[in-house]
Amino acid sequence: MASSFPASNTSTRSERNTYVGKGFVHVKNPYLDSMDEDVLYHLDLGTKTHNLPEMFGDVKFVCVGGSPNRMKAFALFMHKELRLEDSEEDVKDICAGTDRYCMYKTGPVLSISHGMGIPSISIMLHELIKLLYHARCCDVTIIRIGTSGGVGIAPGSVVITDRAVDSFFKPRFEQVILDNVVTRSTELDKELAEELFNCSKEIPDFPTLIGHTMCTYDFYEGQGRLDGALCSFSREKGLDYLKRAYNAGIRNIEMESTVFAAMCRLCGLKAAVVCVTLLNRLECDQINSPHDVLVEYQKRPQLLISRFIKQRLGLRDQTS
Ligand SMILES: O=P(O)(O)O[C@H]1O[C@H](CO)[C@@H](O)[C@H]1O
Ligand SMILES: O=c1cc[nH]c(=O)[nH]1
Repeated sequence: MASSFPASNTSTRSERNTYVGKGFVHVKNPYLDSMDEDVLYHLDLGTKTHNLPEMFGDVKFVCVGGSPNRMKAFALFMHKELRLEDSEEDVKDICAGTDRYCMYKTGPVLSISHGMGIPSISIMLHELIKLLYHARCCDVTIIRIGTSGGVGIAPGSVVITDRAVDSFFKPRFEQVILDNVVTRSTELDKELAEELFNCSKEIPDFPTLIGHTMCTYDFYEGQGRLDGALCSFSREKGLDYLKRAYNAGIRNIEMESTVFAAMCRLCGLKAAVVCVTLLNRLECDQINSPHDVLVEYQKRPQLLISRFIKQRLGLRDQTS
């Protein structure tokens, strides 16, 4: 870890409790306040080694996505869009000491990668939420900008999730804790989803819709694909499942939204999920569009979120 700070940024129990319920990010762990030091191991940050309030106290928007390159590209894009005074070279990976995740800060915007799947994003979110808590951040909006498989919609469409559902089409996240299964709500912020949708209408030729997002534990069999190393069902069964998903209001499939929604909700973060679709799963399983097409698709959620952030910050748009 980097240089050492005195323990002055370790706030007292009573101080911390005043944050709850006032737009401050909160944690739900009675043990955390009694810890002398909190090492955010996978982020290579900690309460004794870093002055978290100074480094992150002004964060208002957190954007997360699976790929480190995408999240770096988003940070550089935001740097340009926010017309920040420091140079592009100053946009450095704050988590460079670990290769688990990457993190960039541009003004009030934090951009972080989370890898693929529920376990990976869950570890990142535990440490990110504690970071925001230790940094005494308030009124933070968090958005996952990802890719997904579309269900019955044209590739390249952007889906704003109104409800994150599991493989049984239920709006729940089942967390195994010790040897119990604890079911958590996956409700997302409705007003935020509407605000994002309204924002999308201002971007020309920008196909966007609000719909349910199914979150699975696997990319292949778990998403009804016939092209994995294993496939234990017929083409008809797979297609029937995807059609039933469509009829249940599901418009895209990805691998993190349920735990993302559940954890953010419990910790007082207003959260949204915005994913572009790379293919229509009612038509195919393989992602075989040309590279440049896929790169352009991946930029769509970034464009929408940059618009949204600038609108929230009262900045005029420069991109169209
Ligand atoms: O593009 P990202 O954000 O990684 O999201 C989607 O892409 C990955 C699978 O290719 C899964 O993580 C899925 O959720
Ligand atoms: O089909 C897809 C595409 C991207 N991500 C997924 O999880 N599924």
